[in-house]
Formats: sequence, C-alpha cells, structure tokens
Amino acid sequence: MALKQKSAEAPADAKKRKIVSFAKTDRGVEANECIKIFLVSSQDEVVSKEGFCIDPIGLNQYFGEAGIIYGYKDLKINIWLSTVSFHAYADISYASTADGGKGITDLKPGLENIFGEALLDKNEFLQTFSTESQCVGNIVSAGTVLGCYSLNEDGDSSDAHLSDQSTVEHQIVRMNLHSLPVGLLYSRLVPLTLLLIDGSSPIDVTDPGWHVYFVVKRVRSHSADCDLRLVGFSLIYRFYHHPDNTRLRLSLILVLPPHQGLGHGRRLLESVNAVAVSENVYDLTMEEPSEYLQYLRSCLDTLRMLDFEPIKPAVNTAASSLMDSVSKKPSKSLADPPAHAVEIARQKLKINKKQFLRCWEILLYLNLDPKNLKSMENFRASIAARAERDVLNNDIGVKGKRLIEVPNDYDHDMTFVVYYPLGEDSDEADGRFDDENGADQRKQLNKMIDKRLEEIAEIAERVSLLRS
Ligand SMILES: CC(=O)SCCNC(=O)CCNC(=O)[C@H](O)C(C)(C)COP(=O)(O)OP(=O)(O)OC[C@H]1O[C@@H](n2cnc3c(N)ncnc32)[C@H](O)[C@@H]1OP(=O)(O)O
Repeated sequence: MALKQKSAEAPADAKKRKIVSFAKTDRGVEANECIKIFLVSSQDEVVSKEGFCIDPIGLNQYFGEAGIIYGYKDLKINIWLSTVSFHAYADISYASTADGGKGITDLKPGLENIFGEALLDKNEFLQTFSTESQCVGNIVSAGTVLGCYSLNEDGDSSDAHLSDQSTVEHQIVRMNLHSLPVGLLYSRLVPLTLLLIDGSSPIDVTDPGWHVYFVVKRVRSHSADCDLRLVGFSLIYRFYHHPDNTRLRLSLILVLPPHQGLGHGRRLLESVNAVAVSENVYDLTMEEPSEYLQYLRSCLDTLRMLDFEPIKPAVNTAASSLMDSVSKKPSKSLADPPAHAVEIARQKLKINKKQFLRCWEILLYLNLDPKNLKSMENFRASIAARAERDVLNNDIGVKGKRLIEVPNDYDHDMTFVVYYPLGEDSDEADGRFDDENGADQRKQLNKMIDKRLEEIAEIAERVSLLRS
C-alpha cells in the first residue's frame, strides 16, 4: 500500500518540478514590451530606422494568453506603418527560438488581428511609397471641402525642408463612407484606431449614415505636384430624430500623433459643429469621449456659450443668486439653468442637454469671484446637489418611487431612472449616507465632486486665457 502510494506520488512530483523548470526557462515576453510601432512617410525613414514612435494602447490583447509571447530569445518586433498609404510591415528579429514548454507563439495571427490585409512583406511595403503616393489625394479630392486653414507648425518637422515657394494649407473634407474608395481608405485606418483609441471597434462602412471628415495637409510647390497627406479624421453618424429631423453623433476622432496638440482636433470639432448648425440638425452628441476630448469639447462649447447672447441674462441671474444666497444649503434651483436656456442652446448651437449642463457650470464659475468664499461654497453645494441627483438611483429601499429624466449623450428625451427619494431638500436627505455603505458612497461622491470642481476650474482657466 505504502509502495503504491509512493509510486502514485512520484510522477505528480516530477510533473510539478517540470512545470517549475519550464516557468524558469521561458517566462515569455509581453507583446507591449517587445513591439515598437513607427509612423513613416518615406522609404528613407524605414531604411534609416527613423520614424515617429507611437504609444499604442494594449497590444497585449492581440497576442496569446494575456499577451505573453513564448519561445523566442531577444524578440524584437519593429512595425513600420506608412502615413502615405497606411500599409504596414513588421520587422521581426530574435536570437533563437526554443519550445520551453509553452510552445513557440505564432506571431502572424496577432499581427493580422491588428493590421489585417494592410500587413505586407518588406519589398511590397517599400514599393507602396511610390505606387500609392497619391492614394489619399486621389480619394479625398472627390470630397466636399468644409474649410481651409494654415498653421505655424513649430512641432511639425515635415515642414522644415520646404522651399520658400512652397505653400502649406490644411483642409477639412467631408465624404460619405459608403462610397467604395472611401470605405477602403477607412479600412486601412482601422489599425490606427485600434492602436490609439481605447475601446474602439470597426464600424459597418456600408451603412449610408456614416460620414468621415478628413483633415489633410496640402503642400504645393512650383517644382513638384501637389502633395497631400492625412493628418486626422473623424467619423460622424447621422440618425433619425422624430418626427422630421436628424441628429449627428461624433463616434470617433483621431489626429495622427505627430500632428496632435497643434489645433487640428479643435478645427475638426469646429467643422462638425458648423455642419450641425448649418444643416439645422436636432443636436450633436459624442460617443464616450475620452477625458481629453471631453476637455477640448467643453473648452469649445463654453466659448460658444459665452458669446451666445440669448443665455447671458440667465447666467447672470444664476451667478448672482449664488453670490447673494445666505442659505446653508442652496436649493438646487439656484444654479440650475432655466429650461428655455437649455432649449435655445440646443436649437441654435446644437449643444445637447448633458453637455449644456457641464458648460453651464463652467459659465457660472467664470462669473463668480473666487475670493468671495460664500459664493464658492454655494457653488460647490450646487455642484454637489447635481452630482447627488445623478447618482440618486442608488437610493433604492426608501418609500416613494419616482421617475427622473437622466440626460445622456445619445438621447436625453429617452433615458429615465426609477428612484426612491429621501426628500432632497429636507434634513431627511442627510440620513441617506449614514450606514457603512452610505459612508462609502459619500466618500466616492465627495471625490467625484472634487474632481468635477477641478475640471471646471481647469477649463475656466483655459477659456479665460483663450479670450484674453
Ligand atoms: C469619441 C472618441 O473618439 S474618444 C477618443 C478621442 N481620440 C483619441 O483619444 C485619440 C488620440 N488623441 C487625438 O487624436 C487628439 O489628441 C484629439 C483628437 C483628442 C485632440 O486633437 P488635437 O489636435 O491633439 O487637439 P488640438 O491641438 O486641436 O486642441 C488642443 C488644444 O486646443 C486648445 N483650444 C481649445 N479651444 C481653442 C480655441 N478656440 N482656440 C485656440 N485653442 C483652443 C485646448 O485648450 C488645447 O490646448 P491645451 O491642452 O494646452 O489646453
């Protein structure tokens, strides 16, 4: 019996040891660590191994289990992504391969998951710089030019070699995505969106509701033909609004990393706003904007609202009531915009309700004197009241069911939350955070309020600077 046990245990121990020794010899390498991606605009940049190194989001998700690549010693994957034709080439190097117990990861499926058919072998890739040099220009020239601007691009080294006779102009061009060449160009841009936008996923290019707005850089010189390069793009979806209108939703915006922070994204957003106004759509919304995009959007919309005469009296009234109020707990109506202000901003500026409320808070802040502690205290209380109302659906378990409208970026007319109030403006309401769970919620709510106040102050400061 003892012997039997011993013999039964021996192979198991051996197996354990084996696993340990594999783990030591091949711990693998994370895709994030061994892959570098460079944007290149010429053959020379590939040959001299130059190019703009981008910082992709989550390469690990495309490779093996948890992004670990096994079986390679000193693996390096340099990917060259052409900003002329948006084809890619992967230069893979390693000292040796060996199966250390986890096999040798096949790199092809991971790379194809990102780059699809845009992934070429080296020779084909190098050739695209001449064979496809006009690919963006040929397609975009059929679009509708919405606006032109020139920039002093201090950070853009591609302008450095231009002769005195060359002119650089940027254009914003709108195109229907379901036209075949545009759809093909967009499909080559998908890898960039996967690499640079968190949570992005491809869309159905055959749906006629999609438009793409391209930002292109046009370089004209006497010696050569006009050279046209893609700088950024945005996807806009148009959908029906009952009974006889449409709405626009910005689903994606990307400025290529070498051109970010130079004003292209802002101009792209301004163009989309201008289209929404000129075509008199119901409103313009955004699909899950990143924090920076939301910041940029709020800067722009606050500037627009600051110049918008019809809401000025309402802003002044709300701001003075915050300054004058001596109440310990200002009622929510003190800082809330009147319904007509929300409505007129939607009609004329195409700003939807949720975005209006964000900018409204910034407008109020801009009207307050930071040295007047009472008004700042009242302002914080009004932000807190709104934040509390936004999370009120947590108050389940209390008598008196209510239905409230919760504005969202898609359709504020359609979203409702059932909640059970404690009496918002009564002392009873303070009891809602009393138990342990409630204390935790209060802590989170306070954090949320502090963050919101910081954002308001940051945008207000930026907006004041831009107007000075
Ligand atoms: C729905 C979605 O797509 S979510 C994902 C969003 N996209 C991404 O995250 C992809 C990666 N990021 C990007 O592509 C870009 O950074 C974008 C699209 C978010 C922004 O585009 P950029 O070209 O970088 O921004 P741009 O330079 O135009 O604007 C930024 C500056 O303009 C300033 N600005 C705003 N309004 C104005 C104005 N009226 N006049 C002058 N400057 C202004 C902003 O304050 C900001 O400067 P700051 O950061 O120093 O305060």
